[in-house]
Amino acid sequence: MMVIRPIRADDYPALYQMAVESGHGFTSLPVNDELLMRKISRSEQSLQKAVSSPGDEGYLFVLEDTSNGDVCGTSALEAAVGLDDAFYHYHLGKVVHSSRSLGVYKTVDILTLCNDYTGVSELCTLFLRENRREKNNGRLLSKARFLFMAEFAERFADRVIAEMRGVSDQNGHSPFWRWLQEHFFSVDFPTADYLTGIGQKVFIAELMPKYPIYVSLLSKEAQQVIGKVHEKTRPAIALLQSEGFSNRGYVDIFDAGPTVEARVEHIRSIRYSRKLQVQIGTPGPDSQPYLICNTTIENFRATWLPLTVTEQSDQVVLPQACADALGVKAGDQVRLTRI
Ligand SMILES: CC(C)(COP(=O)(O)OP(=O)(O)OC[C@H]1O[C@@H](n2cnc3c(N)ncnc32)[C@H](O)[C@@H]1OP(=O)(O)O)[C@@H](O)C(=O)NCCC(=O)NCCSC(=O)CCC(=O)O
Repeated sequence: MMVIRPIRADDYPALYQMAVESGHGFTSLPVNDELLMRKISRSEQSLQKAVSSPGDEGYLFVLEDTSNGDVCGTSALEAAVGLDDAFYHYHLGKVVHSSRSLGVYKTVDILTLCNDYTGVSELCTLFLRENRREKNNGRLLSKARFLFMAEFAERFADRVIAEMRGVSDQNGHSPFWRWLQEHFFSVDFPTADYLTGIGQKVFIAELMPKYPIYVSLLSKEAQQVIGKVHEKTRPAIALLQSEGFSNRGYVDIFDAGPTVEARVEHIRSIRYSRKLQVQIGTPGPDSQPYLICNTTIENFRATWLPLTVTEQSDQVVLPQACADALGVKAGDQVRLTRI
C-alpha cells in the first residue's frame, strides 16, 4: 500500500536523493545535509510538542510503498510563516493614470513588495519521484495534508497558502529574476533560491527594490512569466485548484510564480471530511475511492482505497491490510474524505 507518514531520521538518504532530483527553483528542498537533517528533526519535535495555536512548527511527511519500504515522495506543512523573519511577496495591483483634459486613460500594472501573508499556514515541499507519478500517488501526497489539518485544526491558521514554483529553464535561469539581477542584485537565481532555502534571507530586505515596480518597465520575458507556474508544477496547482485554492495577485519575489490561498473552512477535502468508527471486513460492492487517516499525531498515517460509505452510517468497513497500514483496529476512529 502507498502510505503517508511523518518523516523519520532514517529517511535521510531518500530525502537527500529527492532534494537532488527536485532541481532548481524548488526552494524548500535545498541540497544541504545540515538543513535537510534539521528539517527532519524539526518535524519530529513539532509532532511531539503540545500546541494550542500555530507557531514555529513544521510537519514533513513522506510517501512510503509498504510493499518494499521505498520512500518516493514528500509533502509538508508550515504552521505559521513569517513570525520570526519577514515573509515577502509581490502583490500585482493596478494604478490608473488618467487626464480628462488630454483624454488619456491608462491602467498600469504594478508590483508592490509586501508581507501580507505573515502568520498564515503554508503547504510546501510537494515532490514525487518521476517513476512514481502514477495512479493516485500525487493526489495522496498533496491531499493527505488536508486530513492532518482537519484533525489537528488548532495547529494551523484559518488561512493557508502555497507558493507555486515559477518559470525557470533547465539551467535554473528565471526570466523574472534575470531582470532583478541586472538592476538590483548581482547573484544568479539558483544562488538566491538556495540562500532563501537555507534561511539566509537578509539579503532580500537589503537589496530588493522597495518601491512599487511598473510591470511595463520589466523585460518582455519577465512580464510574460508573472503569475505563471513551472511546467512540472502544473499538476501541483491543479490539485490545489480542485480544493478551491485561487491566486489573489500575490507572486513570488524571485521567480514571480503564483501564490494560491484558501480559507481552511472552504478547502473541499477538509469541509467534507467525516470521522467514522472502524469495522474490519470487506468493503461493499459499490465502493468509491476515499482518502483516509488515523487520528493520532505522532503515528499519523494516511492512505487511499475504495470504500463504501453511506450518509447515515457512523461506521466504515476497512480491509485488515488497510487497518494495519493505518495502525487502527475495530472501534477506533478514522477521518476520511473523497479523493
Ligand atoms: C506535484 C506532483 C507531486 C503531482 O503528482 P503527479 O504528477 O503524479 O500528479 P497527477 O495525479 O498526474 O496530476 C494531478 C492533477 O493535475 C492534472 N494535471 C496533470 N498535468 C497537468 C498539466 N500539464 N496541466 C494541467 N493539469 C495537469 C491531472 O489531470 C490531475 O488532475 P485530475 O486528477 O483532476 O485529472 C508531481 O507532479 C511532482 O512531483 N512535480 C514536480 C515537483 C513540483 O513542481 N512540485 C510542486 C512545487 S510547489 C509546492 O511544493 C507548493 C505546493 C504544495 O505543497 O502543494
